[in-house]
Amino acid sequence: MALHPTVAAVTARIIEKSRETRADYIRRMDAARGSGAGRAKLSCANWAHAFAGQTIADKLTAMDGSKPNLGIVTAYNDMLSAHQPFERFPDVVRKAVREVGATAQVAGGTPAMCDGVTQGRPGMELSLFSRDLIAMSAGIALTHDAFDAGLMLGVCDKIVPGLFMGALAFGHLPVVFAPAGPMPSGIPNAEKARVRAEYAQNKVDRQTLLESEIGSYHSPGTCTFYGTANSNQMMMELGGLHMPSTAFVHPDTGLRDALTAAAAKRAVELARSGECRMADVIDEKSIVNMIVALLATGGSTNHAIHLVAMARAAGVLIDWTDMDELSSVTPLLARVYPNGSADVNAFQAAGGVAFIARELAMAGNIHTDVTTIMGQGIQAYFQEPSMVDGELVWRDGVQESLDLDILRPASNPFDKEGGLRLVQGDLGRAVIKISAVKPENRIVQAPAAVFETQEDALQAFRDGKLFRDVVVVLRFQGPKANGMPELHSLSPALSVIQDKGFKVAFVTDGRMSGASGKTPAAIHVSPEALAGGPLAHVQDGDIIRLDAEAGVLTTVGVPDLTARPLAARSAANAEGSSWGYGRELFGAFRHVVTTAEQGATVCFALPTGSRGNDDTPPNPNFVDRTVDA
Ligand SMILES: O=C(O)[C@H](O)[C@@H](O)[C@H](O)[C@H](O)COP(=O)(O)O
Ligand code: SF4
Repeated sequence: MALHPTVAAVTARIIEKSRETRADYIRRMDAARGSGAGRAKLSCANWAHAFAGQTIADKLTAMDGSKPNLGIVTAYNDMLSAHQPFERFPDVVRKAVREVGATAQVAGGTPAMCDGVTQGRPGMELSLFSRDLIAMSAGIALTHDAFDAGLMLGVCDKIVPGLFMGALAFGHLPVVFAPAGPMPSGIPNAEKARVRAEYAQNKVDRQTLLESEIGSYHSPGTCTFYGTANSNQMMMELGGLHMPSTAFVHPDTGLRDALTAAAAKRAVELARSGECRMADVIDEKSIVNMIVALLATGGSTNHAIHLVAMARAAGVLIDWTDMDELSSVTPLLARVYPNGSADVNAFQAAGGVAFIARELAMAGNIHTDVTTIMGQGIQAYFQEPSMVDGELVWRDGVQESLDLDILRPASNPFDKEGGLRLVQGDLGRAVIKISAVKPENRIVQAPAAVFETQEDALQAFRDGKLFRDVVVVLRFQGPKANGMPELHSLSPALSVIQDKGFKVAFVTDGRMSGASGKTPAAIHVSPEALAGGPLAHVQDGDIIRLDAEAGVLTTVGVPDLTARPLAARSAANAEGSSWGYGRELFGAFRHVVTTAEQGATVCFALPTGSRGNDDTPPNPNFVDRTVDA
């Protein structure tokens, strides 16, 4: 099937607007590769330090100088169920590469925040910034420059985007991503959400809620809803950085270990052959394929931010208009919670990644002429792994969905359009995920109830003040204000208001979780309120219209919104967002960070090569006490 003309046109536009930044990136990667293998540049002292901690056998292998050394960057910790399995991955990798005459070292570790642990807590204000810190940490690991390839161990929300960004700074190397896989299914996600909604109305006690939560999140592996973590997996697959269909294989299984070993050996093969670098795998076409994979599966809204920063790391410039136009022609092929009732285990059983890859390729929705770690073309990702007599074997994935309630062919999608939309108007530009919102709930026009904190909004809910048609506006939640936290703790309250039959929508310059769902939410509103964005002019009672079908986010009957004075953030909120829970460590991030639509990043906040004399005047409304302290 020929490539869809809109996919071709959007790709061409991205190539054109990225021409300078992409050429600059490739020039730098060519220079890095041209300067020779990292280890060849190490002095004897550097080299001795690099390998002093290795076994004698590995030291002897490494001394040969021609045998590849694999740098593992790991985001292991015990806080994320999804990352706990990584504790033992380095041993699996070392054993695998020794079998092919190579060596592997843990080049370094990165932070990893579990958004489920910090959801609704002050620590969530460090979550988005942790992505760039992870990128920097991956850079610190790989800058030891003793490696011929990279192997990145990460799964969750900001971690894969950060590892992706950090690895691209070493895009002259081959890089492979290796996931840990989802935990086995627990109680249905819809049951979890039901108990939460009942708890929000004081209908069940805390013990009941706790038992429900533990029934949902119960063992090592990624949470099984289709949130940001599992959206990451889908994108690493169709971005060509995974072994095919490795994303949703459970941890602690023979197949998982075999795939981890295969990923490590593939990285060594690529180091030996010079067949492709990460800079060759990640280009405009693969970024478009990642966007389409996200849209076709109802993936996380967080990637409307992360993908911009991830693409920028490869010199590729994208924005929400590109995503919106791709969404308008991307068929919705999967219904996985919060976009349906199934979880990722059921998704994979119904045909999973290989089915999605094949359907999108055959329908012309993705580029097939791409470079992946498996070679030229996307067809390798139509295959699935299995173990036969203890050996890893590959076979074609299913050609028909095994459950049409979960997975559909492109010829009969759940929706002719993808899950994400751009909405805009006099309130700015924002993103909304409609795949989890019933059509009858996608247009809301109602009076605004304006808040600065989740706590104030939840208190108004508990006081019964929101049981009416209402647009809940939560502002001063943008990246410069407080790090742009996820505000998913409001989801149960919003769903209760909707379930009572009221028209309800949520509008914020903050974020929601990839697991957020059924109430319409226009999020990431740019420019943010603290930067003087329109949300700072909104007053209680203003009529706001959110029309996800028409792509509209606007006030109604407010003659000149910006003529009003800018509402200032309360001193308590400003103070609270600057100190405590480590927030005082991130004042510079809040000061420099770009807008949500620019990827909310500090990594590319200044022009490449600038001398750091950022001449962008600080925001007149922005008073960060940590900077002055
Ligand atoms: O973007 C995401 O996917 C979320 O950040 C997710 O990683 C987070 O942990 C959710 O908050 C978990 O969902 P619950 O909070 O509903 O358990
Ligand atoms: S999916 Fe979210 S809650 Fe689950 S382990 Fe990852 S970050 Fe934590």
